[in-house]
Amino acid sequence: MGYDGPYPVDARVTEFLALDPALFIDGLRVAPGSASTLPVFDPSSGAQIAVAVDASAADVDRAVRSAHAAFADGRWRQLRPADRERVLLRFADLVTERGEAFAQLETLEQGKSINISRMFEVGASSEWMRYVAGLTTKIGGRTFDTSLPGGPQHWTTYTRREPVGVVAGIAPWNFPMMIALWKVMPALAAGCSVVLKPSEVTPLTALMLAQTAIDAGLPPGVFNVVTGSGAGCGAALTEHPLIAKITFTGSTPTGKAIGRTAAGNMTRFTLELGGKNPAIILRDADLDAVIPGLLAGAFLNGGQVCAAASRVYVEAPLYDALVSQLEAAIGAMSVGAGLDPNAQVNPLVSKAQQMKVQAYLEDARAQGGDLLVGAKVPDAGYFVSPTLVLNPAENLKLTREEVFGPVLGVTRVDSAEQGLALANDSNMGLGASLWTRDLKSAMDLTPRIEAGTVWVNSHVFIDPNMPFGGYKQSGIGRDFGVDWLDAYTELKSVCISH
Ligand SMILES: NC(=O)C1=CN([C@@H]2O[C@H](COP(=O)(O)OP(=O)(O)OC[C@H]3O[C@@H](n4cnc5c(N)ncnc54)[C@H](O)[C@@H]3O)[C@@H](O)[C@H]2O)C=CC1
Ligand SMILES: O=C(O)/C=C/C=C(\O)C(=O)O
Repeated sequence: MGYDGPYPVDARVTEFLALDPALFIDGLRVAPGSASTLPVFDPSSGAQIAVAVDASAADVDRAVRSAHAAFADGRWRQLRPADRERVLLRFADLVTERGEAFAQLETLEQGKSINISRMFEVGASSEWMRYVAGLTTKIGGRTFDTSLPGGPQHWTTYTRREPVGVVAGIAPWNFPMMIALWKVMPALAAGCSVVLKPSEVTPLTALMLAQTAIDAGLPPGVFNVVTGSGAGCGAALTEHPLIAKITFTGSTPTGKAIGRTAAGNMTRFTLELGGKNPAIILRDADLDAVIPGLLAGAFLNGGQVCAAASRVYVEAPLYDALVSQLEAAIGAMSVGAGLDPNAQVNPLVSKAQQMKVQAYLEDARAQGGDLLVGAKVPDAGYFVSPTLVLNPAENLKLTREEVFGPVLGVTRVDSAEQGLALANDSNMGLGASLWTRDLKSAMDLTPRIEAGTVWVNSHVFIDPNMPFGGYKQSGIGRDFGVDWLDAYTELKSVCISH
């Protein structure tokens, strides 16, 4: 197995692809009990490049027990916070040092531009890692007074934050490495142990990350990786009675299934789910900012971004200019494999995702939709042309459902109020953007937009210090920010009578 395409790849990537399929348990790559495997494809050609383990419930049990043993004996959680922080910072440094190998491996399994892999999966991720590492030394409760008999002079009362236990991290395929780190890092910073399950479509970088954590000094058993299907390996992991907390990013239906499982075991959970993210363009908006903002907001990573702009509501005076400038821009995009640094349109992650996106476009065409199709894409590989859908009907599937592809609906509206009403007419509420030069409009409208993040004059920017998560069916809980570790700790009240 390996990559046999036209672009040169790092020797570390070639060696990694040639390894026998394995899980990562107790600090080592280990052979699975399961004989079942899953193929990994290069989305730019459809060629198979690797084989991954499809872990059985017994394999998952072995990984969870390893994590549980590591938690129980305190080899990680009982280290001084400053020592945990040092290991996590070293982990971030090694991710940076090995960045080119990570970036190429990510592009090979996911299809995205090597520029995006370098910038997000490696560059942004390592900044996230350092941010979370810094939280390790900030964990703490607070003292408080009570009105118990005798008053505060007879009682000392305070809270402590204690690591919740073994965390199951379930990651998706759109930013396999970055989102895996969003699962693993806060758990480790809080003193928890982790079992990570990457998507079966993109299982490779997670295994490389686990080895890198060991090389950075993380004790064995604290960070384990199981690969495999959602229905088998993923379900076995989330159902496991030794899992104390689940952190999941992915589709809303799978998030709901995980929530139901978690409720059965009273397992804590955080869900970051799908989006159907609107961009409201007011008549006074600066089109020179709107066009590049929407191109990035809608087409970054082929639109496979949970917060991607997917529904534009533009006030009538700007509609024609906006559509013609977007059409010109998507028509001029260069197309190619992710490893070609000049290609702006890259394949989607899988044949299944390509077919799913094409089905949304076929449905729109069949309903009489007006589609403007951008740069022509090759037949080989999992490409879809960037596409604008003009004034899509409100009941079209692509208006209501998360498409996760390079598709942007653009609707002309008569007023900001109409744009706002249409923007909020969704069962999801992850992100939204508002484009205006008028401060008063921005201040009036932002509180009325039903989304976990509202960008004004930008879209899709995220930062480790900015809490991120969804309203409505876009999730439960928040990632990032100074309070991020709260979701990985139990809050204990201590009440001392003296
Ligand atoms: N919000 C986001 O960031 C993402 C949204 N999606 C959306 O989901 C659609 C389908 O993509 P999928 O990969 O099928 O998403 P998914 O939500 O089913 O998969 C995400 C992760 O969950 C795991 N999983 C699936 N079923 C599970 C179960 N019963 N128990 C535990 N883990 C389970 C998968 O193996 C994968 O690791 C996409 O077309 C896209 O619309 C996909 C990836 C990321
Ligand atoms: O906005 C970005 O840069 C990336 C966001 C990715 C997610 O949160 C996601 O798709 O889950």
